[in-house]
Amino acid sequence: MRYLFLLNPTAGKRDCTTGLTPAIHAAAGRAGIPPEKLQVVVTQYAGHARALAAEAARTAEAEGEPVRIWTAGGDGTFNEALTGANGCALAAVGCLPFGSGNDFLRTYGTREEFSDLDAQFAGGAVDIDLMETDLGLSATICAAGLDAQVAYGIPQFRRIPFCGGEMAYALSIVRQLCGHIGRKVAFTIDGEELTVDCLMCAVCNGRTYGGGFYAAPEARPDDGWLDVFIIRRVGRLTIARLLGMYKGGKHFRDGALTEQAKPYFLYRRAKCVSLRPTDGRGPIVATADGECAPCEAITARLRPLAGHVLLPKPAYERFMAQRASV
Ligand SMILES: Nc1ncnc2c1ncn2[C@@H]1O[C@H](COP(=O)(O)OP(=O)(O)OP(=O)(O)O)[C@@H](O)[C@H]1O
Repeated sequence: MRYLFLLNPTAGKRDCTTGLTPAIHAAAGRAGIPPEKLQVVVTQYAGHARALAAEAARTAEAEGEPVRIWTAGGDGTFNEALTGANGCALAAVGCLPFGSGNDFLRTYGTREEFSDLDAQFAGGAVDIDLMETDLGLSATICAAGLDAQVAYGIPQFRRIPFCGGEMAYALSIVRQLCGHIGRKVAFTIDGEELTVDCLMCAVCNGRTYGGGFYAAPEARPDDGWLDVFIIRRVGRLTIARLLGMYKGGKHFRDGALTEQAKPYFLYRRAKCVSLRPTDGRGPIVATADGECAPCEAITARLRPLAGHVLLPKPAYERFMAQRASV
C-alpha cells in the first residue's frame, strides 16, 4: 500500500502546509508505515491535485499496489483528487479538512474526526455513489438557483479592498435579494416532467453543501438514490425563515417533508435529474462540490458505488455498522 497526501496551500483561511507535513510523517511512523511508501506533495496550481491523483492511480494499476490519497484543503481539492482517481479500483481518496466549507465530510462524521491523522491511518475505504453532472463528478450535492447565485457572486466582492470573506458573502446576498427572485424551471426527474416557479433546488447524494446547509439531512450516499429538494418561490419576507429551516435540516424527518416544510418544498427520490430554466432570463447558476457556473441546463445522474473514499476510524465503523443494519 502507498500513501499520498496532497496539500493545497491556498485552501481555507491559512496555509496548512508548514505544520502538517511533519505531523503526517509522525502519524505515519506511529502507524508503522515505511517512509518510502509515503509521499507528501504541495499543490502548485488549480488542477494539480487532479493530475497527481490520476498519476498515482495509473501507477497503482500498473504495479498492482493500492494507493490511499488524502487531500488537505476543502471540497474543491478533494473533488479534484476524486476525479483524478476515478475509475481505479485500487485508489481511494480521503480528506483532511483545511478548507472553508468541507461539506463532504459532514455526511460521515465531524471535522475533529477527519482532522485526526491517527484515526485517518486506522480508518478504511468505503464505496459510495457519485453523481455525474455538467459541472463534473460530485460526491455531495448539485444545486441551482438563489444560493448558487450568491456563491457565484462572492468573488466579485472579494476584489474590493478590505472586503473579507464574510463581508463579500453578505454583499452577494444583498445583491441577490435586491434583484429578481425565483426562476421558472422545467425538471425531468426520472420519468416525471415538472415545471416549478422555484427559489432553488438541490440534487443530493450527500447531506450538506454551502458550508453546512443540511439540504438532505437523512441522505445515505450508498443507497443508490438521489434525494431531490425543490424550494418554491416565496416572498422576500419568507426567505430568511425558509433558509433557517433549510440550513438546520428541519424541513425533512423520517423520510418525509415536515408539516412546516410542505407548503414550500417538493421532495423526490431519483436516479437522474435534469433541469433547465424556461423563463427566458438566461442561464441558471449551478454549483457542485465547490464548482460554480451559469448553465443553460443541468443533468445529474447517479453512478452507483463509483466512488472509493477513505473515512477515519470512528466514521468508518459507523458507516459499516449502518450498512450492515440495512
Ligand atoms: N497552489 C495552488 N494555487 C492556486 N489554486 C490552487 C492551488 N492548489 C489548489 N488550488 C485550487 O484551490 C481551489 C480551492 O480549494 P478548496 O475548494 O479545496 O478550498 P476552499 O474553497 O477553501 O474550501 P471549500 O471548497 O471546502 O469551501 C481548488 O479548486 C484548487 O483547484
